[in-house]
Amino acid sequence: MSSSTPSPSSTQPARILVVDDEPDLRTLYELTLLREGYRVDAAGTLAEAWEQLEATEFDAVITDMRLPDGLGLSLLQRLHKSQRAERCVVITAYGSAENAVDALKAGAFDYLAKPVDLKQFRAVVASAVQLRARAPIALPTAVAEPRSAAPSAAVSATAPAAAPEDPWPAALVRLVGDSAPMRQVKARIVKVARSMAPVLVHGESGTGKELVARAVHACSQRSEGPFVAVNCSAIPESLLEAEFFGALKGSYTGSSQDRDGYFQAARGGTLFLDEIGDLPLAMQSKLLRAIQERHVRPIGSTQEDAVDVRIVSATHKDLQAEVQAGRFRQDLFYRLNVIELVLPPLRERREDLFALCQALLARIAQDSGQPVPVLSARSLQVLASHPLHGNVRELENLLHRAMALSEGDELNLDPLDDLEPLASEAEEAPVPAIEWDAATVPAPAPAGDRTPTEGGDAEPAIPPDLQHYLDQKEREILVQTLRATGFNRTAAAARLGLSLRQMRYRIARLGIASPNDEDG
Ligand SMILES: Nc1ncnc2c1ncn2[C@@H]1O[C@H](COP(=O)(O)OP(=O)(O)OP(=O)(O)O)[C@@H](O)[C@H]1O
Repeated sequence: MSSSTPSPSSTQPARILVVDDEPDLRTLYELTLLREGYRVDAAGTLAEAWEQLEATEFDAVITDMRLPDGLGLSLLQRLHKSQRAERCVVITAYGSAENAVDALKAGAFDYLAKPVDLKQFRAVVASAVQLRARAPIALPTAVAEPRSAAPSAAVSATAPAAAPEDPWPAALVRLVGDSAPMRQVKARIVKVARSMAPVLVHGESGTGKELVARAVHACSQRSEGPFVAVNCSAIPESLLEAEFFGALKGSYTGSSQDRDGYFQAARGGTLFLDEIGDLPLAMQSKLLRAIQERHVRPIGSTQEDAVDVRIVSATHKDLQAEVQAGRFRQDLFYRLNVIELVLPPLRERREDLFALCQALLARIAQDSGQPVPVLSARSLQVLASHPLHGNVRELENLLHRAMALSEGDELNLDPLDDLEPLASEAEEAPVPAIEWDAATVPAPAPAGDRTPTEGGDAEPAIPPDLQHYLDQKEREILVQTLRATGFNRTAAAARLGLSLRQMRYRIARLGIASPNDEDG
């Protein structure tokens, strides 16, 4: 496969520099690559390697970590500093997690642990070279990732409308939002998509973590491979191993045929592990082993399958605190969190609200075959002053329901029925007012128009709108149960005879946000 991979600069085969001080290993790598049809050069020290790099542009550099005159890492740093385009693969000592993670953090495309599996070696080199051969995704010049992590000044809601042509690569267009925090997120996605380093997406529920993971995949050279999304919290513990690693026929009760696991299904692509913080400890150890050894063994099999996946995981939990509390393995956290991508809650990027409403309404209208409604200025103001603890998902649910209930072309959100936040939440998280362009959005309804929903009138014997009435009732019961269980969704689901998945679905559908958002 790689023999036909041309160098980016010519139609000749790709050119690779191998750096290793052990002559036997160097020869083994050289022969393996020559057999694949690459042009290969070799060096035994950092100094020799640099001399060759100064004279020639390579497609990839494969370097041992320990060299007589320094660490492979310093070669990587030097390449990076000189803005060289070579992809670098680092070979680390057996079991040296620190080296592997350090190399990925320093910008290595990938790493290989000793003893090097030649099949894996060929696959990693092929993908480094392929990536080099593809035109890199360019960032719009105005949105290069800032160097410091300091929060940028908020963009006013009255800022000029987005440019007519979307400056972002197509893979990022679905991620709506042009606020400063979202631009940083997008720039980071483009950057991290270039390597194989594991990414951990952190953000509150409903902020769009899965969309971000999909964008990382779509911007990467694995975009033509599968994207396999797994919700770790939705799989019963007894099935986790079979689901992740596969199982042979008859290896457990009810397994009537061989089946692939997620790792096999995601081969050549990206494995997205959502709610990684909910993975039980026993499974965390097995996942760590799979990542470290890059092999998985299906249940009932004596053979191991090579793992060729990029792992992107996501959590709304503070995994560092989970580690401290002994609920998450430190070593797994270290492995998954090589690159962290933080997705800010919607309340920190309220200037995206209007664009989000437009995109979500267009999507809902398309799905339901309805014309796209116009969101009234008052409704927008109502949304802007709502906490939206459930983030974009809550916004989506609110718009969904408003569309189902609305008549005519204009969509009106009623602050009393649709948007009254839970009293406790409102107290805990007062919402800063957002400044909307007075020309676009009229003033909100006077406060006197609002009346509390609680302690109110007797319910009508026959509700005028059954769905609305049932939603309200369901919401009340869920909130009551959640409060009774300290907002522990697992316990609340059990009290109501629901699975955790059903509970999550209902919470999301009804836009209920909990103050601590923990599963206990
Ligand atoms: N920036 C965005 N642009 C457009 N749609 C978005 C955006 N962010 C989120 N959404 C939409 O909001 C919904 C929730 O997003 P997603 O499932 O990615 O969130 P999440 O953070 O993974 O949630 P959870 O933590 O509950 O798994 C989806 O329908 C998604 O398409």
